[in-house]
Amino acid sequence: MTELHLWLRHEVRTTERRTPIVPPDARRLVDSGVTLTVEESPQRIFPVDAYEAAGCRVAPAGSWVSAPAETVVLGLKELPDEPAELPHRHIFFGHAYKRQPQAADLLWRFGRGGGKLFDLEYLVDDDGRRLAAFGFWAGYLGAALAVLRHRGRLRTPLTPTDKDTLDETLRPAPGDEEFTALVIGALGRSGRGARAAFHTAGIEPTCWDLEETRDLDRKALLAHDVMVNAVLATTPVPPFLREGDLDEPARRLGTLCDVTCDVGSPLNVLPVYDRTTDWTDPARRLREQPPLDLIAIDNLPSLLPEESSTDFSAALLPPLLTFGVGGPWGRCLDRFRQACRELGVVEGESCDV
Ligand SMILES: NC(=O)c1ccc[n+]([C@@H]2O[C@H](COP(=O)([O-])OP(=O)(O)OC[C@H]3O[C@@H](n4cnc5c(N)ncnc54)[C@H](O)[C@@H]3O)[C@@H](O)[C@H]2O)c1
Repeated sequence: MTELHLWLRHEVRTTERRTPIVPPDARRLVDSGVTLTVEESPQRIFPVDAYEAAGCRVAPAGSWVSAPAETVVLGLKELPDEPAELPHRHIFFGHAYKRQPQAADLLWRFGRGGGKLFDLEYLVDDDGRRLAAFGFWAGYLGAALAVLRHRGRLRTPLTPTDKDTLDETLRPAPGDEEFTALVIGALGRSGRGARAAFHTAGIEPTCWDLEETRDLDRKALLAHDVMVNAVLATTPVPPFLREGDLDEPARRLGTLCDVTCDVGSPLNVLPVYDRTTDWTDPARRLREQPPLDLIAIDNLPSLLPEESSTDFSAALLPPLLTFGVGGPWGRCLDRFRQACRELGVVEGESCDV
């Protein structure tokens, strides 16, 4: 039995319908002795009643700020801008270890409050493999949106759906022109998802991973009609595309989907745009002649909230059941401390695990 008190928070982003823990897995946590408080959340794909029926406590949206000090706050995406000091332990995707624009602000909030970030992106097994990730569904949606845009069938604003409905729209229709597609990072989770979506759409993409980009052939890249970037960059590499490449007269590339969305980071392999796109305006025109559209949405899996949450929750449950010192959580904490040191963030009162 564990004395862990987890607090599943409401996501502030109104389009975020995913959850890291689905009700059946919430029940398994409760049955294992975890106290699980779940905030009310109007947009979460599973109603709060389903959590209550699984034995969870219910609390108002945003009430984690006054949760008991020993509580571990669980979420997915960004915290609200307030409070300025974060005294709790938090589990979520902080996007703060690659010198992203908001990184220092977030880490200083932890530094001032004495709290800790267990960043889900860095929750890895002994071999460094991610334990819980949304990559497959990010890639699936990235490729799906790129196909729909390329075929002139992308309906906006985007709204969450389910896989069967999405697949209906993806299948080729009579009169659809054939086109070529490239997936970079094809061997990873997102890459596999992208390939699966292309397959549903009747397209067999060219697949590149580390081997094929070592000596990058930009001409070959630009000769594809559609490209999906799904790499996980960990060290800087030469950009796959630079501004000047977009003006290459022989460019066929007309739809570019950046699943990676490292915009603003020194690790960005596509420094040809300066801000992400969103569900209201998913595609932005980068060039007119010939047209080149960019899709760079950083919460793609939320468009299939039930499927992506269910897979993620199944993967997160085992490590949550052993939350504590050492193992994957210890590595997460080490990575947090390293990031704080790199940015000169001084830890305040500590709240040690
Ligand atoms: N847009 C979204 O909503 C969303 C959601 C989830 C994940 N992501 C992002 O998608 C990216 C991929 O995530 P993942 O889970 O698929 O990672 P992953 O580790 O499973 O796969 C990444 C792949 O990229 C390859 N790669 C790395 N550097 C490369 C290079 N220079 N050239 C070619 N291939 C290279 C790796 O070999 C690997 O096969 C990450 O940056 C992640 O943050 C975005």
